[in-house]
Amino acid sequence: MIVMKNVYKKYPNGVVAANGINVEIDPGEFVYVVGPSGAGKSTFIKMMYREETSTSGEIIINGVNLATLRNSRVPFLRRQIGVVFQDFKLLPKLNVYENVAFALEVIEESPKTIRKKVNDVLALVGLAQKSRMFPDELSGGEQQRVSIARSIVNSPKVVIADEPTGNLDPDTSWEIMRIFEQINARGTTIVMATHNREIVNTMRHRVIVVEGGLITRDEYEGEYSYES
Ligand SMILES: Nc1ncnc2c1ncn2[C@@H]1O[C@H](COP(=O)(O)OP(=O)(O)OP(=O)(O)O)[C@@H](O)[C@H]1O
Repeated sequence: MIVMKNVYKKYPNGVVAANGINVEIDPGEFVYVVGPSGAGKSTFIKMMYREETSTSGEIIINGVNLATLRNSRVPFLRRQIGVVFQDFKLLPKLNVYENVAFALEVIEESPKTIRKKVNDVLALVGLAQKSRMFPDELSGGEQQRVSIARSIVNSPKVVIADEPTGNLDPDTSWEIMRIFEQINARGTTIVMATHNREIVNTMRHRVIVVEGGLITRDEYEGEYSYES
């Protein structure tokens, strides 16, 4: 469960990117976050994984209040939340297997558990055959699959994605979306900021529209549209 109550965010330069956001997202939901450029979509989702802190208001993720969460506890929060970025953010010197295993090695899982979990998620994203390849040997779509595998290897309850298809061609974008649908079908909550109108209007889910730091519309099976 994700809860935001009266969330306000002012950046040090004076820009107000969240101006009183109230929202509840239930376990297992699939939510698109749409809106014009600069509307505050990235800020909205960055606050969910504490990449940015709110200036005021309450953000509660799976019972943890991010406002009072000490910095030293942030790594524990990140284990419960998978994050997928537009630009993949893979470690270039590690191969596919190692990029995914890294998330488990830092929490000192046993080598046997790591092998099993990494091989399972690589199979899920269709990369079992490419586990020894390096990021620069992969297509953009394959790199995004690695980053999705990495985001779910800890079995998080929530996966947050910031424009995950932003750097991909249309066919590859659909493939990536099908993987997100599969992950959601297993019960994982997905919160995804996107500019992809066709995807939002075809793979129907809840649509939250952010404009000027506010939620201006929130509809189940919603359409991609906003005022400005
Ligand atoms: N680190 C920052 N410091 C200062 N201002 C910022 C920072 N990050 C974002 N902003 C500002 O906050 C507002 C919202 O930005 P945000 O990135 O959340 O928008 P967005 O809806 O994700 O945009 P886009 O669709 O272009 O990615 C913008 O005016 C932006 O310039």
